[in-house]
Amino acid sequence: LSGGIFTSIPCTFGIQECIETVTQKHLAEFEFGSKTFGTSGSNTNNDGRTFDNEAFISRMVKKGYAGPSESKLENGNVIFETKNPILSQEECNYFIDVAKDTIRKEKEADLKYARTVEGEPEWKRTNSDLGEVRLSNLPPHAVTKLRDLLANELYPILVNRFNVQNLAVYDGLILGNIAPSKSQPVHRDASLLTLNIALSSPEDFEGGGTYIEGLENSDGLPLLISKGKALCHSSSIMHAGNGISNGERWVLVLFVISQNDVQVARRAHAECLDHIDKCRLENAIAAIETGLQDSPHDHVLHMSKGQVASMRGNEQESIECLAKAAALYPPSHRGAMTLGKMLESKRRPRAALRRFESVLTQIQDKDLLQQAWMPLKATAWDARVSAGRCALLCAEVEAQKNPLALRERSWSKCHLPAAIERLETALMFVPGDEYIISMLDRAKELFYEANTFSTT
Ligand SMILES: O=C(O)CCC(=O)C(=O)O
Ligand SMILES: [Fe+2]
Repeated sequence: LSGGIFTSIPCTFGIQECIETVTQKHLAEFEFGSKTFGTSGSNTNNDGRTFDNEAFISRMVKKGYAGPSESKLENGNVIFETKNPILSQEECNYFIDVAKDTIRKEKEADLKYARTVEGEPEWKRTNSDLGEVRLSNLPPHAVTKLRDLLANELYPILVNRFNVQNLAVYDGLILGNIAPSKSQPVHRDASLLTLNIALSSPEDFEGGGTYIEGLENSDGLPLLISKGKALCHSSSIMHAGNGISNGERWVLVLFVISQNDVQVARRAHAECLDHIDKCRLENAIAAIETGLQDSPHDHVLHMSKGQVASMRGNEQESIECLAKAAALYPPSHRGAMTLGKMLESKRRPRAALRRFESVLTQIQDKDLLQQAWMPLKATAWDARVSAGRCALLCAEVEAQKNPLALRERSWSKCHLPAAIERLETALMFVPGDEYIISMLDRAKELFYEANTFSTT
């Protein structure tokens, strides 16, 4: 027997343990969900209605970009929008009113609770503080209405579009944004499929909509759908609710799982994050390996693997994991940006510059559109400044090597114009910023030197 077998035992054990844990969680969620919201199996819709492609607008992300659930679904990379409203105006208003009422009651209950405990109450953010209510906390009449809606309309749509069976909502939210509200971070939902029904009309607010990362043939702007219509998609497509600057925006979001799919990769990732939080790095690695067995190309797992490697001081491994994550999923710039900063801190400005440039190539100046998604603007700004700074560092090194310009400063001549342009663009967003202005001045100086004193 080789030692390798012995050393692999603890990890294998960790993987089995992790699979057992996530399977238990899945069973519990499905049981709760089917009891509360029914299943697609209990469909009462017998009117023989069929759905055809004409009933939906389809948009998509590139194949392979829709996360671990993509391979378990038909049309896993497609985002469907119903052409007709699923809910009438009255039904939308009914759900908004029920949500407002439940939020108000939850707030009152929190306050009563805070008064009954001794000393300072511990500050804890509940759903009602956030302007959202969990569907399982709605009053019985609203849950019954949701059950009927699911049985008659929503489960059949999902079964038809994604060809998956034994579905159950395990929970969801009615989410209220009152201006001004911030955008959500780009995320995956924990479910297999997500339904997002607009309860407000786009006229009720400014901004808003659902941002889908990496949407094909799009201008990069969030999707705005009219009151009562629904979006449905694989929950592992990266997305986010966009903040609003005026008015009120309410959405009904339903998280749907299937009895047939434990979703090992995404559940193992949740376990991993929990282990990282508690500094149990060995367990975090076992959870990542569990996830990667199920979904070897999941960029989110590779990002976390890089994070754990970095926490354990394995910088080279961390860089490799981040590079892999960035290559697997270019629409998210997190991997490439983190990698760029890591390379810069290791005094490798040229390698770092290539990473920042790859981000800017992806973004294609879409951040400069006025309505652009704010986090994209922020990333692009960071990438321009970082790219400018790295180019400047490289030019300084070249200038030190050739102080008297005995040889041509060809790198500076070639790359400084782009750096200057990037810094000037970044400066437009923060006029007068001294840090950027000083970098710009120096870049211009070096470019002038490179052209003036050069021997050719
Ligand atoms: O606000 C939206 O449209 C998206 C909400 C969402 O993604 C969520 O709550 O998980
Ligand atoms: Fe979401």
